[in-house]
Amino acid sequence: MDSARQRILHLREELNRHNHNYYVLNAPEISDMDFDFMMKELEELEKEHPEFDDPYSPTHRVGSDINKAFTQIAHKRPMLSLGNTYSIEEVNDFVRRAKDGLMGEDFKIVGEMKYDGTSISLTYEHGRLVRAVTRGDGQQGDVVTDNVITIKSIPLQLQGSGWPDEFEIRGEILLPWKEFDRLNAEREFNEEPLFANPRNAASGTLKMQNSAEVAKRGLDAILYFMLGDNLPYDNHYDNMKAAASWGFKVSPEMTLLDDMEAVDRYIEYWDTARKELPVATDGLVFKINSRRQQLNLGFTAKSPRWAIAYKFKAERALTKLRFVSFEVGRTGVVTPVANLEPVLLSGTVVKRASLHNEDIIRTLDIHDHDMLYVEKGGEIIPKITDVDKNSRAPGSEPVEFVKNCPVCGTPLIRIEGEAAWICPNKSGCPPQICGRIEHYVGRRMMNIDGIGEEMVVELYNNGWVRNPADLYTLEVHAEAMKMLPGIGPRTVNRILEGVEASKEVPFERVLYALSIPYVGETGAKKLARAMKSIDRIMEASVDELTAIEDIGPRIAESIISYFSVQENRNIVRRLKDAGVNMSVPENVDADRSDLLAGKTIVISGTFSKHSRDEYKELIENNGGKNSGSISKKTDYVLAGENMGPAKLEKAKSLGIPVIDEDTFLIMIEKQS
Ligand SMILES: NC(=O)c1ccc[n+]([C@@H]2O[C@H](COP(=O)([O-])OP(=O)(O)OC[C@H]3O[C@@H](n4cnc5c(N)ncnc54)[C@H](O)[C@@H]3O)[C@@H](O)[C@H]2O)c1
Ligand SMILES: [Zn+2]
Repeated sequence: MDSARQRILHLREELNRHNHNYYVLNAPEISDMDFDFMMKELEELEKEHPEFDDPYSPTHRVGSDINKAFTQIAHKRPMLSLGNTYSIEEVNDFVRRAKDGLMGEDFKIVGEMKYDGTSISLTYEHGRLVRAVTRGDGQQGDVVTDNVITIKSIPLQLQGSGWPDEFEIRGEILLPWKEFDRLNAEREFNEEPLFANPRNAASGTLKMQNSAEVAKRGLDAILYFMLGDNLPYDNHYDNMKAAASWGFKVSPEMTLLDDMEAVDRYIEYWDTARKELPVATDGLVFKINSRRQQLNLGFTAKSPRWAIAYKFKAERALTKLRFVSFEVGRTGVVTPVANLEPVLLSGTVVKRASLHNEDIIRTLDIHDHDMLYVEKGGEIIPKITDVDKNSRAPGSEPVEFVKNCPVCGTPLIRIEGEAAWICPNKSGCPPQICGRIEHYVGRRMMNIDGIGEEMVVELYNNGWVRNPADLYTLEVHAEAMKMLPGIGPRTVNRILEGVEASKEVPFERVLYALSIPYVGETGAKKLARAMKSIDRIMEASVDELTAIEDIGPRIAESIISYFSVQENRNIVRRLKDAGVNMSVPENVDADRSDLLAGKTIVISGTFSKHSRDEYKELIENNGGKNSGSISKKTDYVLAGENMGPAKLEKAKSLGIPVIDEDTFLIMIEKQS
């Protein structure tokens, strides 16, 4: 009994975390199918144990994408999710249930694509777009009108005739494959993290603060549902056709289906045909056509009873394992990677797939040269899911995990309770050293431009940089660096300038940049704010460290063990001598004020004195509120260069003062 409760609590916690990763961070960790199966398990458990039910359970709520940087507005009618299934049999059950629910009345079903983007609600008044709102938590969403206006396929003014004076139309904002590939190629070049799939890219883009940037991304929109009191027709299909005649893009694959057989044929056809579509789809949606019948069937807390999504299973391919390579990361963890005979999967050639750790090799029971199943769901990262044991060569040996570091030869160790094997040679193992330098210079850490993976190896091989502190004496090698093939004086100057500028990076990011095992971005922030300086952290005891929010014994011990190494203490001392921030400025609390209390400020454009994130922090530290879009509630627009003309126009029309960064900085200056 108790274990059921524990399982329920565990599933809720996990599902909430994955919802946040998916909707807010746009960076899912698990496949949609794994997520959906966890959700199903929770639903079943809650059904079996009604005593543990909770209205806040993720089974009763739509995953929320609300972002505090935007203004929220309540939906006139809630925006729900769709019930989903991976089985044709369950789609047939849905048809049967609808028949029962409608007391045997005749009905038609509309089949359409389930586009894999992010949902949007558009409100039109007198033929003009007045508002675009995301699904949010289903009850209220983020107002993203300024960004949506940049999407060319969304009509700002309707054509034709017959539109109601006021109505809402809902649809999916998408990033077509072509634009997605272009965007990711660009991000790869800039060493920015890649988007996992077009859905994450589309929702990330829709939530950007700069509409001019949004305009460049090439978003598209396909509309799939109309709501309002005076719609032209009493059925969904004809309403969508009418919407098309007013200038909306509606699903060209939308089809009226008469019976279960027609539904099955539709599924069978689109299961393969969808791969030719220019946009990502993750399934099909079936809706009861008549609006009156839709009303009769009604809703659950989370989804309509008159519609169902049939989701496609991840694509799978069978290919031969050539060999397993072992790669050493920054923290010394050795990751096995399956090197495969190239195979085509969801439009890309797959040659490698991570096997993550030894346990996975054991569980799947992979032998040398086995035939492996590779899968790609909504993610671009391929995954090995199974072995075809029938085609295994007789006498083939199980894949052996290496015993020694494949690079430096040190015997590997396995930390108790963890799946990973680690090379303990922290200070002498080249990929670990290079990995730490790469991490140190990264965008979210010290943000030193011009040093990518290859440059780090170059600097290491030449003996110029062996740890982060060496970066601050790189100047003496400037002339030699300029002689390196393919590196010009401009790159060298850019690197040196980046190193200099990194001395301004706040302490919490420096702490994260040091690569202390288990100290991530958030941990570093909490540590920095609580302890204020590296000196205090270096001398702190386990008790002092674990007293800090979010710092558990594992992190605390890792910190202590890191600073027990003399070499690490030396690096810290040299960084400090070079002028890198090793403490929080004394006056940090003095930076807080109520000067902007009650004020809502919209930031737009690019700035020269601080980054956008810093301005956001300044606003919050002074008691103000950030918002993403301009409305009557906005008090000021903090405008940098390249502010979008649409925003400027809007601010003017509402009479909201537009201030530049100098004025803003004066506003938050304290009278002494
Ligand atoms: N991998 C993860 O970590 C993770 C986390 C959270 C959610 N998810 C995935 O997201 C799903 C839940 O997301 P959801 O609530 O948006 O549900 P959903 O994506 O399964 O279905 C509802 C959505 O489908 C979209 N849609 C596309 N075409 C449509 C059409 N023709 N008609 C109607 N709607 C259409 C709409 O945006 C609607 O909001 C889960 O089932 C899961 O697969 C994954
Ligand atoms: Zn090693």
